[in-house]
Amino acid sequence: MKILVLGASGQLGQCLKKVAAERNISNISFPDESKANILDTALLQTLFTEEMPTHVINCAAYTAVDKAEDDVELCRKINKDGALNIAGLCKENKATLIHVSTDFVFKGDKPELLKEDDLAEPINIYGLTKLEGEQDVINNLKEHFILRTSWLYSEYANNFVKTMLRLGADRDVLNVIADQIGTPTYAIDLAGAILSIIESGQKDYGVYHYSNEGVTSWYDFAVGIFELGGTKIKVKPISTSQYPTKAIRPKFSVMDKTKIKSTFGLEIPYWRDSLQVCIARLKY
Ligand SMILES: NC(=O)C1=CN([C@@H]2O[C@H](COP(=O)(O)OP(=O)(O)OC[C@H]3O[C@@H](n4cnc5c(N)ncnc54)[C@H](OP(=O)(O)O)[C@@H]3O)[C@@H](O)[C@H]2O)C=CC1
Ligand SMILES: Cc1cn([C@H]2C[C@H](O)[C@@H](COP(=O)(O)OP(=O)(O)O[C@H]3O[C@@H](C)C(=O)[C@@H](O)[C@H]3O)O2)c(=O)[nH]c1=O
Repeated sequence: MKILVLGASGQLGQCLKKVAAERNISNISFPDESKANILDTALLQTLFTEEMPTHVINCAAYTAVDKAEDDVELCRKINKDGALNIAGLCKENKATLIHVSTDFVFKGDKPELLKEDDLAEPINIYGLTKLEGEQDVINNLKEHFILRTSWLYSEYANNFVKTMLRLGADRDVLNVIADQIGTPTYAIDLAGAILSIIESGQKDYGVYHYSNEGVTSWYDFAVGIFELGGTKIKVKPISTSQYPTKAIRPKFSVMDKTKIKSTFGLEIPYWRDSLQVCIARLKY
């Protein structure tokens, strides 16, 4: 087994590096973008020839949700064309692809748990291009695991937890949207699940949902961040209409994780327990 991680410098890439080291997994490589630009197929082919991966984890993506609305071409290149390039190379080189996607492929207009086969109807450019990338992977490579996740955070890169702690440090009051419901995911937990899926050797290819357990709003998530972080601040619950953004976001995007748990025997931590772990690591 040889694992190649693409998008290694991003949040999930860095979490994979940490978890792989903790588990003593050494047959894994983390090339930076200069050696692994997913838009450069010649460069990627050289990398595949050098590394001869049996498994490729694609963490590379365009993730700036609001910016994507004005930057459609680049966002689509990275999230769709990049995924297609990787799927093609995996096919040629007989590698299995673990491709990471998002709850934002869903419209999220119903308060119902989202299953893998539910209709995906994205309501923003980021979600649309991620769905296009999923479809290109499915149509071009049988040996794929597509893992949709939501609200990723960790001690690495930019994310909601770090933004809240930064803003909370010099404000008395913070307004946070309370009518968008979902589930946060500690990217360290997701990295562990990805490596467990690879190590399981299971070949039940397809789409899977993975987030932490439980349900919350961005408001309650923020309150939890400040409680666990020991920050004294007033968090005010506001509605989506009181916080205008370029991109529309789903109102309800809680995913059903029955399939991934039963297929791979995974135990998934509750979101607040994982948040506590992350905040403790951020402090020390
Ligand atoms: N963050 C979140 O809340 C969520 C993320 N996801 C998905 O999870 C995955 C991982 O996300 P996350 O780690 O948080 O995202 P990050 O934005 O932290 O990481 C993405 C990485 O991809 C890199 N990248 C961009 N373009 C290319 C390219 N052409 N070639 C190689 N690398 C490139 C970025 O580099 P640079 O920074 O230099 O542009 C960045 O390092 C993505 O597929 C994302 O869609 C799903 C749900 C929630
Ligand atoms: C900073 C801030 C955000 N918000 C709201 C805006 C938004 O609805 C929500 C989260 O904002 P962010 O911009 O941090 O997160 P956002 O970019 O919407 O997060 C999404 O990223 C992509 C990549 C995904 O795939 C999704 O699963 C999801 O994690 O919080 C507030 O209400 N108050 C604030 O002070």
